[in-house]
Amino acid sequence: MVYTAESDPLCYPGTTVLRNLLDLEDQSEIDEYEVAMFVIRSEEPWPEGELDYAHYQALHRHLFQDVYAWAGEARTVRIGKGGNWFCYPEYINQEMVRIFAELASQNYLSGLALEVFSVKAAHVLAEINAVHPFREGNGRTQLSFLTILAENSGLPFNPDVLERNRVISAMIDSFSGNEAPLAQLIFDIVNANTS
Ligand SMILES: Nc1ncnc2c1ncn2[C@@H]1O[C@H](COP(=O)(O)OP(=O)(O)OP(=O)(O)O)[C@@H](O)[C@H]1O
Repeated sequence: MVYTAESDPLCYPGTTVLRNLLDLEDQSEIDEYEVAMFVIRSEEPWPEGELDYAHYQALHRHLFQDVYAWAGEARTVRIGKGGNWFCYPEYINQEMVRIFAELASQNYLSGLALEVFSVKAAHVLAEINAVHPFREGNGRTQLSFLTILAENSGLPFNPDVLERNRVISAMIDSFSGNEAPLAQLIFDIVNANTS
């Protein structure tokens, strides 16, 4: 997605195209390559981890290792989307450590009723989205991590529910403090009866 970034050293000069390992300077070419590699890496086994920030970074690194030299590393520039500005880079590490400590203190949301899991997982995703630790690839890492959380809790994951506009709209609502649509979305994903 195109970001409203202030002068960004990660882009080719005079463009909003992120520097990439193939040196593709055409946005549509890099988009195509990024999607293709994401699909391939998604289908491979993912890095093992402790469901902590290091694990989350390893997941991003795995998914985007072919595209960006900084895959898995937190961004150093301020970014936003649609007028919503995400966490200042200097606070990313402490915020992510805090979010994952909270997750650990809740036993990674395992053993909960579906409704409760959905509400709590929505809060985790909303917080991670508000931090937006990476320069690109946050949405896909969030949803990948949600599959890990669901699997860890022994819940099914129905990807057919992931309709793009619904996901974005729920994330935007969550940014403004309304996490109910995101909780409903997650409930529909993990509820095996949802077709
Ligand atoms: N205006 C907004 N305010 C808050 N969050 C937003 C806004 N617009 C989009 N988002 C969320 O930002 C995330 C996308 O971030 P990013 O572009 O870094 O990830 P991506 O994986 O490259 O893209 P995408 O998820 O769009 O495929 C998604 O979770 C999306 O719902």
